[in-house]
Amino acid sequence: MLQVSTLKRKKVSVIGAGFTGATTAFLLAQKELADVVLVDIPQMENPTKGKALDMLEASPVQGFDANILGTANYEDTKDSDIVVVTAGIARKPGMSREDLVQTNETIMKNVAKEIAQYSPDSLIIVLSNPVDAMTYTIFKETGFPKNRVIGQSGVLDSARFRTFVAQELQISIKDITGFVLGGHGDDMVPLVRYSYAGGVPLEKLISKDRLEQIVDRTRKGGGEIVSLLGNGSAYYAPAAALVEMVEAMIKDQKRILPAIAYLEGEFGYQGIYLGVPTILGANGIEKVIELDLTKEEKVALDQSAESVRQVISILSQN
Ligand SMILES: NC(=O)C1=CN([C@@H]2O[C@H](COP(=O)(O)OP(=O)(O)OC[C@H]3O[C@@H](n4cnc5c(N)ncnc54)[C@H](O)[C@@H]3O)[C@@H](O)[C@H]2O)C=CC1
Ligand SMILES: O=C([O-])CC(=O)C(=O)O
Repeated sequence: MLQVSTLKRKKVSVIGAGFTGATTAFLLAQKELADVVLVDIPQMENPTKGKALDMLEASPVQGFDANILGTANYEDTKDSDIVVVTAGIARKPGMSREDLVQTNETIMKNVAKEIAQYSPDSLIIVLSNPVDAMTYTIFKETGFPKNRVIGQSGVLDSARFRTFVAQELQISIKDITGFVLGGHGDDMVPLVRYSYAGGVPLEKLISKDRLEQIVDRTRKGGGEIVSLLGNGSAYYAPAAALVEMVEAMIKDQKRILPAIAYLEGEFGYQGIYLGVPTILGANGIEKVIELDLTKEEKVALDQSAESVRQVISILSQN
């Protein structure tokens, strides 16, 4: 008889099997980070099963060992190690992320209930927009500790910034680091002073004017893709960002990555979720790293925090 190891693989559930959710599921499986459960609403059960099966049928060709299950039944998510929330509507040209708040808040409440019931010990990463406020909703509705409820914005926003810098300098993306703080809106704060190419501060390599243009393009990066796609928003880079965060937690890498964290005094903010530098490991957000900011940077971060606070203030639970 064949002896099979009883060592269990990690389990990641991805809620929402649309563009971002399906792409995330496929990347997670390809990287063999976990078995993946892809969940959508009952009306989408068959397409969700179809997507999962289609991905699984790529595994012999690509040589990855990971199961991918499509379902509309939250019981299948039971005891997930990590739950990634991508459920909800996405914006179309002419809309802001805030236009999604009412619909997605209702969806978040349902999703939170299911996560709390079936995976009470899980780490949660929220993508659904407006993401700072939706992360807050999931935090309040699950009652999970703050280190276990995390939002994704900064990895994506920094990736956009780094892409534009690499294009500008015509050098490898691998040597460029960048940090974007604040809310995931057009007033986010790309921290040029903390961004480098091969260890050299960007300010020494790119003119002030060009850097300002890159910062502006980064702030509007989501909208640029929305205008080009015409019928939805970005999903390849957002999925890649989610997978980097999941990997940091599953492998307990203690990565320093920007994430949306619940702040209780850090950076001078109280009781809001905001994008800040964090250490991500097996316990989720293990630390918020406070940086020294110039007066100008702090004013910009204050403005971004105020925008997030305004969205949070219109949530039904306030
Ligand atoms: N934070 C970020 O950086 C980013 C956030 N987003 C946001 O992510 C969300 C998803 O975007 P896409 O995947 O492109 O949208 P999509 O429309 O392709 O997929 C969303 C899926 O969620 C499903 N859904 C709705 N209610 C559900 C529920 N209660 N349970 C399970 N599934 C449910 C829908 O049926 C749909 O299949 C949007 O709110 C979008 O704005 C997208 C990109 C980046
Ligand atoms: O722009 C959107 O609506 C989706 C998103 O958050 C992004 O791509 O940054």
